[in-house]
Amino acid sequence: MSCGSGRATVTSALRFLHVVAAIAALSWAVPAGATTDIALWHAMSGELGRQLEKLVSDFNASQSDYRIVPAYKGNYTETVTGAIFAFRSRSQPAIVQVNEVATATMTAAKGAIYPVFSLMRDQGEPFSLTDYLPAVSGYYTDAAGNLLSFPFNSSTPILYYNKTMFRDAGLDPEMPPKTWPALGIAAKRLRDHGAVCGFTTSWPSWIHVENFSAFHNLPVASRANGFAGLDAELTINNSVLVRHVAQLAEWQKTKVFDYGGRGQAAEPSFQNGECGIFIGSSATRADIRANSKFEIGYGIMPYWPDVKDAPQNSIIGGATLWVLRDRPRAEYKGVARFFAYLSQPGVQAAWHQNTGYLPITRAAFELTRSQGFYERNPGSAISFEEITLHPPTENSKGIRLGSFVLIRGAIEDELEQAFAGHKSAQAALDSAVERGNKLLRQFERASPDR
Ligand SMILES: O=P(O)(O)OC[C@H](O)CO
Repeated sequence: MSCGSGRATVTSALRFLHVVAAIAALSWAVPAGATTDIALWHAMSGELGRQLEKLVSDFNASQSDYRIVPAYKGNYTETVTGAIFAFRSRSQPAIVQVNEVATATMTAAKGAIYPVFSLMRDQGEPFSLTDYLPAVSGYYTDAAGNLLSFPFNSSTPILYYNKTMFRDAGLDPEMPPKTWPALGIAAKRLRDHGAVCGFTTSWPSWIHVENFSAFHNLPVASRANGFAGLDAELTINNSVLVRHVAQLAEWQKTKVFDYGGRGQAAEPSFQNGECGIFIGSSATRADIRANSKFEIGYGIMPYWPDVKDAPQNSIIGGATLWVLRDRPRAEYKGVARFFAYLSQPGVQAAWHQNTGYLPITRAAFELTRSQGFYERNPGSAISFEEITLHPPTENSKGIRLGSFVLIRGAIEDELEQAFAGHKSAQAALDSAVERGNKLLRQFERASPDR
């Protein structure tokens, strides 16, 4: 699945939020004893979609006042774009799942969003931000430390490998490559033994630029990756990243690395045994386990060992649940109840275990450990270990850049130019910086808070 389509519409569509949200909220009357339906628009397909349906149906069965009605609306970009345009016809859902990359843009749409900290307070539902892992909650709080969206599904990239292909190529199936040089050697060996490709990855910018930078303690942008101000500028044309992209482009020539497209498009080539190594979201675990017919190995994201501070810590991805305004008042109580339900350690732990998304509360991690899940499922704690590897620095806390959906698109355009051999890595990243900075300045000029 590619997140390319609809990207260009996100920013213009968000302008409608400011306008439409100014219209006063309606408060439809709900007959006593009736069940209130609450729409949840999401982007979870495949095994993740099935797990989400189960979670929702468990909540619906746990009480009779509210019924969450999930609807799959396409990939992340299509889902948020659809919700924004639904404002035009006043048919927006109460809850929409938005991936991490659109956080700054959603945050800027102030009148259209109902911040989670206000919702939980207004509705009198229990909620404690300190229960959540700082690496998760820190990504979604405002400058005052208030939580804006509910951190439903947080992931981080990990390495997967095909133990059967490793054995066949004479590689140790219990030794995942830990560094980029080691991964290059293993992937070449796989190719020499007949693999269609050595390794591939999903989410090109998230993995090779955003997480790569955090893991090497390098900034993606000035101003603390954008957290400290809207005047941030991209810094991704540094020598470490240029060398990395140049190496990927070199490996691409012999399919030691094989570029597999944007979003999750590359996943099938690992699941069907074409590529022996895959770097992708920890939440790909559910689909890989469901669809692969080989023994799966897991490892941490590779790093360049000559870079000081590497490995630092990875950053989260995935998505959060945003609450949209102008729905009937009765729905918001149900949304708050649903979020309180999702925060329960048992519910959190089951979601983490069934999907590969991170245990977003300390209690869910401890419960999962005490249940022996990590011992029974080797590799399942890697995502947690990566994001907590070291205390986050300014470079590894996360990214808060306006129009980042579009910026990520520009970065991926340029990576594709480099992988196709049309541009040098330096020229591609210089161009990504130039294009990204233009988008940042446009966002800064359009922001009411600047
Ligand atoms: O596939 P997910 O849900 O882990 O998301 C990965 C990226 O963070 C999306 O921006």
